[in-house]
Amino acid sequence: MVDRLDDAARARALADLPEWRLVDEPEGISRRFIFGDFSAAFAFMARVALLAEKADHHPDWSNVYNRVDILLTTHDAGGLSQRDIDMARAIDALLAA
Ligand SMILES: C[C@H](O)[C@H](O)[C@H]1CNC2=NC(N)=NC(=O)C2=N1
Repeated sequence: MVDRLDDAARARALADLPEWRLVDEPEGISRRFIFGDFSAAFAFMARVALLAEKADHHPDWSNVYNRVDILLTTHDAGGLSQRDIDMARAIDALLAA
């Protein structure tokens, strides 16, 4: 079990994740990724899926051709938690690598 971040912690975390935006209902953070084609988008999703399984923390996401929309929220906490922040960082790191 993990706690929902309070306002101060949320603001600190988001300052470090400029590509992600805060969303409501469910409370979480989201980012849109655009790739060259479906194959590149799906390869990215496969890598995120492995991260998600390792962390036991899974994205709410959708894919349309070369676009992947990811929403990270912690169902167990009813909002944004440190697990979402950690996952966002790990996803960003995939792209930086
Ligand atoms: C039982 C299991 O650990 C939980 O359901 C995990 C699995 N993956 C999860 N993923 C996300 N995004 N939020 C959760 O609260 C969550 N909970």
